[in-house]
Amino acid sequence: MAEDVVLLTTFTNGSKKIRVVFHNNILVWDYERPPFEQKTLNLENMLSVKPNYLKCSHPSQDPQIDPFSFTIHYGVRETLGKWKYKALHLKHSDPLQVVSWIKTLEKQISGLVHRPKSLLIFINPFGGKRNSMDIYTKFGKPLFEIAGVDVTVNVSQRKDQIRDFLINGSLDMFDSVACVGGDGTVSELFNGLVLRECRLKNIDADNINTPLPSPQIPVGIIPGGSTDTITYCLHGTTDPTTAVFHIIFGDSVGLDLVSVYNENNLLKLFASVLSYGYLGDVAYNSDRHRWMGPQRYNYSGLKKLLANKGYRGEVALLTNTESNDISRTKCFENCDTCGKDGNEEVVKSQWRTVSGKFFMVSGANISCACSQSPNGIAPYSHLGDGNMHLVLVKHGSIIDNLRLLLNLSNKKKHIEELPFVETYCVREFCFRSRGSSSRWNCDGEVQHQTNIRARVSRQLLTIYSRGRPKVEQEETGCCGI
Ligand SMILES: Nc1ncnc2c1ncn2[C@@H]1O[C@H](COP(=O)(O)OP(=O)(O)OP(=O)(O)O)[C@@H](O)[C@H]1O
Repeated sequence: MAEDVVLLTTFTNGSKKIRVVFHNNILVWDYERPPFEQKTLNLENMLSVKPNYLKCSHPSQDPQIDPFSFTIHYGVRETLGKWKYKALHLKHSDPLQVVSWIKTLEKQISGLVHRPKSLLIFINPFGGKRNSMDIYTKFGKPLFEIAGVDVTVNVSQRKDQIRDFLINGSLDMFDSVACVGGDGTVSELFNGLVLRECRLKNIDADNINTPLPSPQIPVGIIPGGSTDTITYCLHGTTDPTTAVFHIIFGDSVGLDLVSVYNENNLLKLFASVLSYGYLGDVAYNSDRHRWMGPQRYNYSGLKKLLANKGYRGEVALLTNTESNDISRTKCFENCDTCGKDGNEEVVKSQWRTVSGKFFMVSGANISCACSQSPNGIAPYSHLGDGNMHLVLVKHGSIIDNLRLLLNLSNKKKHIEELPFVETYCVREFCFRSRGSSSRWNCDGEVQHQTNIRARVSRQLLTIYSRGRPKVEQEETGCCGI
């Protein structure tokens, strides 16, 4: 914990005089001449404090520290919850003042012990627009350098390499891991970490009756995919700079994960959505058009929408309450629902069965909001409440399907309003196909087994994020999912 100190000095910034106070871990500065604007900065939003260097007159010269000036590097949260990098340059004629400020602020920042110091970042060069490496170089590297985070980069050479590395490789040198990629890359990271923990603790991951162990290492996510739903739900934006700030700040949230089994084995864990029918077909079809980039989802989405296939099935679901009503609270930063102690809840769980012909069956672990679907498929699903929302969309006409997609892309609408959609808050569900079969879309990846069982593990992972801020969301692009 950072200790309480007081500093008060008048510095110069260019030709302006600035009075700067640091007290109660808050930095306040105001200009002595117009504009008299006052600014405040919490210690928790500071990245670092560094001395400035004098300009070298010759390339062979070592850079010399300027004893009269220093810079405070920090982040500011702007509109739409995006974080932006800022720097405050301060100058003083007395070098002792400069040293005292640098030393004191450095000490206070180093007291923020939850911040990552040694980070292993996996980069998937294949996802999204194939620019994850550029995203890291442009948005990640400079900020990590400023914040003094020691980063080791591991570029994945093939599918599942990140997962395999995490299961068997050594993480002894790192206090945190992260990835740059889309939901499929994040899924590799999450699956690898949980399976690694099973290996270390000698736990049979395939046994559905054994609780999965929780990896202690915190995880960061920098978006570099096509949809980046998980990042959007965590931070409320897919802005990579914002994601980097969330990692550097070191605050975290607990994220539920859902494990999916067939009769004998654990197939996969997912963090966002497991979807059968329409979205399963879209995932299968779009994978074959990867060359189109993110547009492949719109293309396959439209094609499968017009095909309007329905799939018969039976869903057994384990709910916490007797009624179907789901709590209509959204998951934002400092969420009360996720903060509750799961063991305190009086749980009256009961199984029930729903069968019929479905256009889509989705188990949503989070809201699955993204820039194209601002509320997502399960607007009231929480990051860490130990439940998922099971969304059953009955098979109907193409018009119904269009209404579904328009509803999903409209920030003022929620999917539960549609008469052919039912949502249940569940801890577990089991699906059996009763006719021709589709596939499952598991965090954007195709799963070919049809009959599955899915179970939530509460807050299995610790993710670097301060949570999604309550702000107006961005305008929606189009109606693709
Ligand atoms: N080096 C690699 N070569 C090929 N595929 C890879 C490699 N590294 C990871 N993958 C796989 O690439 C797939 C796509 O990656 P990712 O999900 O990150 O991008 P995306 O599908 O464009 O984004 P999103 O899932 O957000 O829509 C994932 O299945 C991942 O396992």
